[in-house]
Amino acid sequence: MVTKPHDTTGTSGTSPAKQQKKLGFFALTAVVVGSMIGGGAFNLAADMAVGASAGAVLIGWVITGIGIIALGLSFQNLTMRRPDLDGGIYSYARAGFGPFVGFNSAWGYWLSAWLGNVAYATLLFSSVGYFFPVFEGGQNLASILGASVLLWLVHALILRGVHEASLVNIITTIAKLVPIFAFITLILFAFNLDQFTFQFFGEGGFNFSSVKEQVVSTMLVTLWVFIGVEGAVVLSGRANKRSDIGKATVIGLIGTLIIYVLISVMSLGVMSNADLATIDRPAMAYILESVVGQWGAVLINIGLVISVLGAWLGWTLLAAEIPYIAAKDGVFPKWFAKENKNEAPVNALWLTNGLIQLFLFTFLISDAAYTFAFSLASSAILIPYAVSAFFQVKVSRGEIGYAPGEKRTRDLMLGLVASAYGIWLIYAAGMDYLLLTTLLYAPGTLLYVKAQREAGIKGLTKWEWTGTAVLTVLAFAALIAMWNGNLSI
Ligand SMILES: NC(=[NH2+])NCCC[C@H](N)C(=O)O
Repeated sequence: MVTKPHDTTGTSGTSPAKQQKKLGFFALTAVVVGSMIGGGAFNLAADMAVGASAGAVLIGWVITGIGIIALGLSFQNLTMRRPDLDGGIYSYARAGFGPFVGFNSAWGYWLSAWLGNVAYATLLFSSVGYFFPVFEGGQNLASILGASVLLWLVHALILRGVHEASLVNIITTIAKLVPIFAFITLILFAFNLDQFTFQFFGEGGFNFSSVKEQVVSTMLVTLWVFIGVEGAVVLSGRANKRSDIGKATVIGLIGTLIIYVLISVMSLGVMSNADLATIDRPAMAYILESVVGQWGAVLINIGLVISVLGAWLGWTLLAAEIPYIAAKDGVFPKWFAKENKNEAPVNALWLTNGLIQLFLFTFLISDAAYTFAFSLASSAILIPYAVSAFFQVKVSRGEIGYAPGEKRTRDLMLGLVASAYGIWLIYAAGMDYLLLTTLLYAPGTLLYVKAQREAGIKGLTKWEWTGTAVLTVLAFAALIAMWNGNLSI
């Protein structure tokens, strides 16, 4: 995960001294891959096996592959066609669909960023628990304490002005890729085709509705491991040759996809679906341990710890950055734009980390804290992703960014495929997670009203009222469902 240092002028990286080092093709591809792989890869095999057989896992990857590549290329196209919109993902939403959608896009992206760190916390401590058994499982009281200490350490670091993670990024990219490649290579030798094809479409053989359900169950998982794709694309702008930008993005995306497919598919060739679904976390460590012995688990767990620490720092920087930049743009209330003397976005950071702290306590009441937190992070990002895809469609049909007569078919297709993927994901996320996320989206509207007031705009438009009303009703429905025990975490 890599972030660009925030800049107080609101324009991005203008002075040459501030410009980051230009990268060659290989380094660029590594950066693209590295910014998507964080922690999800390490438990991917188990998370997919919980609800899906080998055949469904493969179908899930085909859908995800097509969707994510279309989305990634859409982001890339938008960066190139609309360099004027440099506030990141929410500025697309705002330019395309107005301030309310823009606000919710920023809000959802921010929600996802910090919810993802809640997932990281439990994943991290399940690995630490391999070495120090007090943390075993990663979601007991000791893990909450450990994660809290880490949380506020990172907080202090950022308040003191740490905002560049480039050295950290190089170290963590190596630390995560080495064990992952080792894993893939080593289990290749243990791969058993009969094991893999056994009950390929589940117990009852092929049955459309069961396979569809299985595929649906993998969608929040495969989305989770690809979160970061928007940042990866931005980074490919650091290419020293222009022609490398597109190439590195495509190769980076396909490379990441192949890595993920191999992790999940190969695992199903060394262990039964049922065993994988119930294996301890992080699955990759225990799968490798079953193949090569204890050192396998040691290697993977060390890799995970380094990788997740780096990703945690990167995503904390980003999570605080989003409301900060949005506030500078007048989309969030001004409160979020406050900086301390080290130019750290102090208010945004306190709120973000405060919420993470609060959510760490869900470890105690949820029996699948990791699944819960990453599914919520995936659901929360659906709005910003889907809206960006819609914007790609809009841009490819509009005036700005294209020379007269320039062909747009490719861009339009990308936008349509990415939009279809976005809509499919909203369906696949399922009612439970969508209701839970409205619970988090609804309070945001109060901040929207405040930001509008500060900008001198009183009252909401008809559409804004409708949006607010829908969110509020759904949030209440979620509360009632929780109260009745129909919705649990
Ligand atoms: N803290 C976050 N919001 N992380 C989101 C990124 C998840 C990343 N794709 C991973 O697999 O780990």
